[in-house]
Order: sequence, then C-alpha cells, then structure tokens
Amino acid sequence: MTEAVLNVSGLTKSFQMHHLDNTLHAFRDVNFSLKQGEFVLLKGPNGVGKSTLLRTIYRTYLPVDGKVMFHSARGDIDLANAADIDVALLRAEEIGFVTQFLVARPRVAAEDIVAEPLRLAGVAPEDALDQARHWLNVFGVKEKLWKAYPTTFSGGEQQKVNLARALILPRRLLLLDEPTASLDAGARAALTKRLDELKKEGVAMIGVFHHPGDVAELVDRTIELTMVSEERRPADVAV
Ligand SMILES: Nc1ncnc2c1ncn2[C@@H]1O[C@H](COP(=O)(O)OP(=O)(O)OP(=O)(O)O)[C@@H](O)[C@H]1O
Repeated sequence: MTEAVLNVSGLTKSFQMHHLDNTLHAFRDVNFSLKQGEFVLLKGPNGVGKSTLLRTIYRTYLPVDGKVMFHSARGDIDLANAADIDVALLRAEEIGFVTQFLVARPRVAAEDIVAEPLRLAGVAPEDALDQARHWLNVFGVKEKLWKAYPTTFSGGEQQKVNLARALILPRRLLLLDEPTASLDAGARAALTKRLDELKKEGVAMIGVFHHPGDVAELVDRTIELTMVSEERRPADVAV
C-alpha cells in the first residue's frame, strides 16, 4: 500500500494588515492529502494564495487554523504546531522547497552550495562535490561557473544552481513554487526528467508551475484554489 505523506485539513491563512487595520484572507479551509510518489499541480489566478499555501505547509508562515499532518519517517507531526527545532530538522532531512529565488551566500562557490545537502547527510566531501558537478552540468550551468559565487550569476543561472541543490537529494516531500520561471528550454526539460525520477523514487510533490505543460505527464491530481470572498464560505478549494 502506498504510504500517506501529507494530510492538510481545514487549513486557513490570513494576513493582519496592521497599517490598514484590516485582514487579508489568503485561503480558507483547504483540504487535501498526498501519498508517496504523488504529484499534485496547484492552480488558480494571481493572488489566490498558491505561494502562501506552499509557504504555510513549509511553515514559513503559521496558519490561523487547520492542520498540516506530515507523516515523517520519524513519526507523525503537525507542522502547523511543531516546534521550530523540529521544523528545522525536517527541512534538513525530509522536506524540500524549490522557489524561483536562490538564497545565494556571499563567497560560497556554486558547487559548494549544491553539495551542501549531501555533506549534511553524511556523504564524503569529494563524493558530494562530484555529484554536485554532475547536477550543475545536467541543469546546464557552464563548468567555468562551478567555482564562482552565484551572487553574480544571471537569474536563470542562479535558478539552475537552486534546482541542482534542491533536487540533489530525494526528499519525502517536495514543494515547488514556480521552479521554471526563468529557465531556458534545456533546463526545463532536465527539471521534468529529474522530477519524474524523484516521483518514481516515491517523493510526494505539490507545486505551482509557470509552464504546467512541462509536467503534464507527471500530474496525478490538480487542486484549484479559488478567491476567498470577504463573507465566510465553508470551502474554497475544488479538488
Ligand atoms: N507576507 C504577506 N503579508 C501580507 N499579505 C501577503 C503576504 N504574502 C502574501 N500576501 C497576500 O496574499 C495573497 C496571496 O498571495 P500569493 O503570493 O500566495 O498568491 P499566488 O496565488 O501565489 O499569486 P501569483 O500567481 O501571482 O504568484 C495576495 O493578495 C498577497 O498580497
């Protein structure tokens, strides 16, 4: 039987706009589940709350209501209520998040940024570097840039480093927020291929895609978020 990875129930997020003295409702009463190897496409118009939903699952944001039950290899944990230290551990080991923005650090070479998740997982430094170079190559980062600092890279080059780092290690759950936004066709094809491999290895994925056609073959289900009206409605998600 395929194992459940994530159960999201009654998840609701709003932002308190103190300077305007009002509340902005991002999404309300979102319910869905994800199993191992499942790929869910998140859709909806601009501003409907797609990125906010992914960030709430990742616990960048705290929800105002609901549960984000993550079935970790170490046991079940509600990310909506978990201690920061447990969230940090899960991010290091089991939950990946690919955004369109690289968090580049000053004076850290591209290959070291990519190799870091492997090193932290206990892979020997030279093996980790070899694998990092392999993935930089797969995503189309030119060899002469491997030892350079990505703070100076173009948007697309930074995004390729970002992908190589985020996808180097299979995670139990992978959140993808427009990972193709600034990529050329070659890198988009490499990304689709890597996501297909990860899916086959059992990684559960939910993501928003700029070019949903790229992942059409991988999608098992689509979740469409709809705008929250200011009056209360029981549910705002169609599955
Ligand atoms: N930190 C924040 N503080 C206040 N409001 C926020 C914050 N983050 C997001 N919002 C608001 O929440 C709503 C949902 O934003 P979000 O970025 O999740 O939408 P989206 O569906 O991902 O949009 P797009 O398709 O344009 O990327 C927007 O109205 C946005 O202004």
